[in-house]
Amino acid sequence: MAMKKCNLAFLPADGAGHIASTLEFAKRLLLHPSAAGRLSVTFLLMPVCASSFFSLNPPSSTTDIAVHLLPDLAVPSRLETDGGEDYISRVFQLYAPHVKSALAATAPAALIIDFFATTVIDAASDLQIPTYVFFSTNATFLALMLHLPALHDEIPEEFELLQGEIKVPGLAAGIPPKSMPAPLMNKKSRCYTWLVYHGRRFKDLRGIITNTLRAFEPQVLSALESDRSVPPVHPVGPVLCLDRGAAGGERHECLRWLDAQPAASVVFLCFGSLSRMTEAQAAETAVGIERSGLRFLWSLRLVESEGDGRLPAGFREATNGRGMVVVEGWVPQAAVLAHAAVGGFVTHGGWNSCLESLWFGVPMVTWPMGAEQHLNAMMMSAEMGVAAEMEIDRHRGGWATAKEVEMKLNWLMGESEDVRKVRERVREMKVASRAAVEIGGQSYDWLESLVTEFKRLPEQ
Ligand SMILES: O=c1ccn([C@@H]2O[C@H](COP(=O)(O)OP(=O)(O)O[C@H]3O[C@H](CO)[C@@H](O)[C@H](O)[C@H]3O)[C@@H](O)[C@H]2O)c(=O)[nH]1
Repeated sequence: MAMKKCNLAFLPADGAGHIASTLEFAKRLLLHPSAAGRLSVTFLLMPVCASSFFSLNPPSSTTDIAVHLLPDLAVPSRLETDGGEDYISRVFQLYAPHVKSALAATAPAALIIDFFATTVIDAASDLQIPTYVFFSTNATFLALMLHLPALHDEIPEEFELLQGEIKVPGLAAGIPPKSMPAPLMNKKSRCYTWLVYHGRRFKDLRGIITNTLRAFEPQVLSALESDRSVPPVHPVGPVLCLDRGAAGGERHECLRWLDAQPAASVVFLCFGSLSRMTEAQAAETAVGIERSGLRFLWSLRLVESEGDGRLPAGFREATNGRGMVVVEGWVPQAAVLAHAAVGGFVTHGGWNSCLESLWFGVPMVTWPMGAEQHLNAMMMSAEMGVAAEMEIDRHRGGWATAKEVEMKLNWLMGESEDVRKVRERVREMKVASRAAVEIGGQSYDWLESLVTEFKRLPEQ
C-alpha cells in the first residue's frame, strides 16, 4: 500500500519578488532526495496572485503541486492603502477566515506563509496546524523585524530624524537613518504599523525559512540561532528562479544584442518588478549614462501617468549602437546577468536581484527605491563588500544626479583598486552561493533537516 504523503500548504503573496522564490522553494522540498516522494504541496492561491503564479509555469505534470483557489474577494485598491506593505497585509487579513476554511478542507500537516501573512497564524493554530514563514529576503532584515516591537517602544521619534544609529541584536554595525527600510521611515504610516505587527507575530511561528546563506550573513544567523526567544531559523538560500520565462518562446532581443557586445563591457540597469522611475529621474539618469560613454542595457519602467515616457532629446542618437533601452518591458534578468557581455549591475537592491547578481558573479551599484532595499544596500557594500551605493537624496524620493550616475557607472566598469577588490569578493560569493546548495552544502543540509521535520509532523 502506498504510504500517505505529508501535505504542506503554502500561502504566497503576489509579486515576482515573493511568489517566484516561494514556488521554487516548494519544488526544492519535493525534489530533495530525502523527501523520497513523501511530501506534497498545495498552494492556497488568492485570485490576486493567480496570474503571477501561473506565469511561472508551475509543474502541471506532477500531482505533487496542487492549487486550491481561494474565493474572489473585493480587496482594497492599492491607491486606498498607505503602500505595498499595507496593501498586501490587509489582503491577507481579509482572507484569514477563508484560509481557515481551506485548511480545514485540505488538512495539511503544516502551513508555510509569506511574511506579510502573519494574521492567518491564529486560523492555523485553531486547527492545530503549525505555521512556518518563507522569508523571501535576508536575515539582516529578519533581525530588524524581530527587534521592531522593542524599538517601537524605545524610540519615540521618526527614524529619519535620528542622529545616531539603530542597534539591532546580531548586527555587527548599527543601522544609520540613511539605510533604514523605507516603510519604517514614517511611524504614522500603516506600512510601519504592519511591519511592527509582523515582527511581533514571528515569535508565534514554528520556524522561519530564510532565502539566505551562512556565507553571506554568518554573524546575524548565529545570533538568531542562539536567541531562544526566536523560532528556529532555516537558511536555505539562495533559492533562485533562474529559468523564468525560459520555457519555449523566442530568445529576448536584449540577449541577441548582448551577443554582439565584447565580454564584460555592458552595464545592466534594472530595478525589480515593482519600482518605477519618475520621468524627471529617468531623464537625469539618461544624461549620466550618456556621459559615462559606456555600453549599457537599461530596463526602464516609468511611474504611470507621468508624461509620455520620452527620454531626453538626442539620447538615443548619442548612444546609438552602444546601448539598448527596454521601455516598460520585462527583461529576462537572470539570463542577462549570466551573459558574458555583462560586467556590472545597477540594481534597486531587491533581495532576489542581489542573490542573482552574486550567483552569476556580477558586481553591483545599489540604488534602493523602497521596501527593505536601503538596508540591503548597506549590507551589500559595508558588510559584504560586493557593491557600492549610489549617493541618493532620500528627501527627494531617492534622487540621484546625472553626475553621480556617471561617476558610479564609471567606477563599476573601471579598474580602480577599490572595484578590483569588489570583483574579488563577488567571485568568492559566487563560489559560496553555489557551494551552499550543492549536495552536502550548508543550505542543502538545512533543506534536508526541514524535509525530515515535515515528514515527522503528525497527520491532520
Ligand atoms: O525586468 C525584470 C524585472 C525583474 N525580474 C526578476 O524579478 C525579480 C525581482 O525581485 P527582487 O529583485 O527581489 O525585487 P522586487 O520585485 O522589488 O521584490 C520585492 O520582494 C523582495 C523579496 O522579499 C524584496 O527584497 C524587495 O525589496 C521587494 O521590492 C528578480 O528575480 C528578477 O530577476 C526580471 O526577470 N525582469
